[in-house]
Amino acid sequence: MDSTKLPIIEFNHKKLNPGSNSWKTTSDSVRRALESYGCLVIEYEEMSSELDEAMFGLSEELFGFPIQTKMKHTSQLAGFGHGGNFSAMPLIEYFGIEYDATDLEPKKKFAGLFWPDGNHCFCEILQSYCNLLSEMERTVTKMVASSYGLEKYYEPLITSSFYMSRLMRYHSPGENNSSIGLIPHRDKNFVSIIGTNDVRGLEIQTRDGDWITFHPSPRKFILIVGEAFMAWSNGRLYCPLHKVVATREREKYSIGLFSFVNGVVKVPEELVDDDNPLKFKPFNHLDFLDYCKEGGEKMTEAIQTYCGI
Ligand SMILES: O=C(O)CCC(=O)C(=O)O
Ligand SMILES: [Fe+2]
Repeated sequence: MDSTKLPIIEFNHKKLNPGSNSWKTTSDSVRRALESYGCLVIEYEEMSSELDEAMFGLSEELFGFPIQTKMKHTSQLAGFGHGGNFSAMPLIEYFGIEYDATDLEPKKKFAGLFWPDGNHCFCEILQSYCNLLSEMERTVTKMVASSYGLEKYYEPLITSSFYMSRLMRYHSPGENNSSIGLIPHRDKNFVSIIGTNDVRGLEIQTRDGDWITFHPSPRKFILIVGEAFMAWSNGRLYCPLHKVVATREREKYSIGLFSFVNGVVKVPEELVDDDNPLKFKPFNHLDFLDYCKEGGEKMTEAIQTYCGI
C-alpha cells in the first residue's frame, strides 16, 4: 500500500455476493486496510449525484435557520442533539439525529422543529442518504468479521446496534482566525462513515504520525474505525486520530453515520491466544460514552484508560 494515500476500495453490491471469490478478496483487502490505516475510502457506485446534491442543498438550508430554532433539537446523549459554538472549536456546528433504517419518525420529529408543516422531501432524502451509508457500514463490518472467520458474530453485533446520523457544518475561519474545525480525536463509537460536499478538510493520521487529506467527491465516502470496534478486534484494527482543518474559501458540510452497540462489547474468544493476549475487558458501550463525556474528545486514549488491560 502507498503510505501517502488513503486506501480505496470500489463497492458494487451487484458484484459483491457473500461467499463469492470477489467477496473474499475484497473482505481481506478491507480488513488489511483497517488494520493498517483504521480507515478506508469507499467508492460507491450506487450513490447518485442527484441525491448527493439534494442532501447537501438541504443541509445548507437547515443550518441557515436562526440559532433559537436550531437549539430546539436537544438530546441527553453526547454528540446527538444540536451542538456548536465550542470554545476550542468555534467553527463546527452539528445536528445528531437518531437513525433507524425502517422508521422515519425521528427524522419527521426533527424536521418538524424547522418546518412546522413537516418536510417530507427532507426526511426522504436524509433517509435515502443514510440508508446508503448504512449499507456500506454493514457490508464493511460483515467483511471484517468474515475475513477473521468470525461471521457468526456479525448478526448479534448488528441486532444490538443503534445509529446516529450527524449533519455537520464547518464555517470558514476568515482572516487571522484559527482553522481548527475539529481537534484531533478518535471516534468513540463502533464504525463511522462520512460523506462530504466538495470541500476538503478531513485529515487522518497514519501509524507513522503523518497526516493524509481525504479528497472528497460525490461517490467517495470515508469509513473510520472507532475505539469500540478496535477494542472488539482485540487491537488488531487501528483506530486513527483524525481532525478537520477548515478552509478559508468555503464552508465544509459533511454527513456521518455512526454506529454504537446497545450493550456489552466483548472480544471474541477466537481473537485471543498466547500470541495475542486479551487487551480489553468487556465493556458496556453506553457506559464508556458516559465516561468520555467527562474529558470530551480530548481523551485520545479513552478506551485504553477505560478498559485496557
Ligand atoms: O466532518 C468530518 O469530515 C469529520 C467528522 C468527524 O470526524 C466526527 O464527527 O467524528
Ligand atoms: Fe471523528
